[in-house]
Amino acid sequence: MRVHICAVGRLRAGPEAALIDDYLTRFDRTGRPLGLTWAELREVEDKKGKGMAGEAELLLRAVPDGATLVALDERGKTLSSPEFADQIGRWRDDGVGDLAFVIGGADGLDKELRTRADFNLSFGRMVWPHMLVRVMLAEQLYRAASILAGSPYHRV
Ligand SMILES: C[S@@+](CC[C@H](N)C(=O)[O-])C[C@H]1O[C@@H](n2cnc3c(N)ncnc32)[C@H](O)[C@@H]1O
Repeated sequence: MRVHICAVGRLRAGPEAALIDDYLTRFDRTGRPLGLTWAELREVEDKKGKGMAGEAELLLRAVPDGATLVALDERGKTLSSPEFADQIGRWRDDGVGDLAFVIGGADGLDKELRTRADFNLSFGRMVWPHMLVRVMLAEQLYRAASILAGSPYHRV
């Protein structure tokens, strides 16, 4: 199963980018033997000023055809890290080829995209800045792969 992140906004080089790169590299290294591979992070930017609807259009174009779509949204479902790992494992075992996580911009994700998503994932009821959510998602992907691999990174 190939894992993708499609996100609004351009992340410049800096601490967040370094953290994301580190966690995704570790995710790929740990996940590959388990059938989980890191594909790519695709960034979109609405230059036509069409707002969330324009961003949603660009995000859906960035998501691979046929991918299982996970929308990151504070109104979504919260999971524990082991539950997230189990869910990743289930998608893989169900034969999902591409799993795409979508992160909105400053205004959030268009309702139509959130409704269309196969899963709405929440990192708690508070609203986090979208660049930080990229870091948190990258870390939770690495954590999920570690849990599935039975490695000691995640403490029960
Ligand atoms: C600044 S937030 C968007 C604004 C937020 N929707 C609002 O209404 O204030 C940017 C993006 O980060 C992600 N995000 C922020 N907080 C989150 C949370 N608690 N759980 C999951 N995703 C979150 C979502 O993808 C959101 O679209």
